[in-house]
Amino acid sequence: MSDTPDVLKKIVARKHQEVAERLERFSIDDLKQQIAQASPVRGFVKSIKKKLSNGETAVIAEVKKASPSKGLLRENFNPAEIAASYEAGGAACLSVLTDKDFFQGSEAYLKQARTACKLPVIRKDFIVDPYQVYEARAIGADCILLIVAALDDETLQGLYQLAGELGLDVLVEVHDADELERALRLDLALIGINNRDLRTFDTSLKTTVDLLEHIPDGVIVVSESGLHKPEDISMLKEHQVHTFLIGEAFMRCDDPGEALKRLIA
Ligand SMILES: O=C(O)c1ccccc1NCC(=O)[C@H](O)[C@H](O)COP(=O)(O)O
Repeated sequence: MSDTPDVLKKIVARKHQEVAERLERFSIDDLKQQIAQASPVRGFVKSIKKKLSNGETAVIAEVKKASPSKGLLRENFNPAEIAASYEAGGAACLSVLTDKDFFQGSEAYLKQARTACKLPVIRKDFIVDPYQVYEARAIGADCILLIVAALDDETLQGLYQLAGELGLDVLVEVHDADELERALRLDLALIGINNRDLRTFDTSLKTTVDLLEHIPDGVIVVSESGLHKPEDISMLKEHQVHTFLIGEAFMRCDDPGEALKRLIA
């Protein structure tokens, strides 16, 4: 963790504070009671596999109002409308930012987006504590993100296991070979390769290409960040990557679902 980018350190520190604040208002037992009433999970990995087995591109379409690297991405931000548009555009799954301080996200946005469609949803946040995993399941998420750079091995393993016990799928995210080696100690279904360098915020699709040779068959690779043009998608498809997590390119368009259709046509 000594090599963790500053922005990630800042976000992780805030997340620990957030958990402490939330625990004062709402206990894990309270969350467990909510989980008992929650609707069944929709199967995040299952939805991706269905697209892939039909020979289609699997897009995890992101609902993101703003980001640290780009600031405000979308003025007219209606998560329910965006979710319905993505479903109509052929998305496999949704990704909804729930972090407030850095991405202007919200748990309410996840609920609104999920209610407006039938797609499974990943809670896109910075999960560092079991409390947030219970919370994810309680607000209706079907999957969580675990960022290897933000976690030590023991915490990563514990959060991964807890997610499984709660029926959640997990997208484990890496950016380099060391993180990938740590991630592969888990029995993964999905691995996300983040093309964004969090030190510089630059994106390079070469990040995905360079790590591919180390990934065992059977693990679905999700290329994340910096995907904007049909040529980006076709280049990665030539390397047998067919699953993509895309936010900004869609958020900047009036009709995000149409933008999705055009990108993967
Ligand atoms: O997007 C950022 O600025 C950012 C900064 C710090 C940590 C994470 C960040 N992004 C999260 C993501 O993973 C992206 O939202 C996602 O991969 C979609 O990327 P894009 O298509 O480039 O919006």
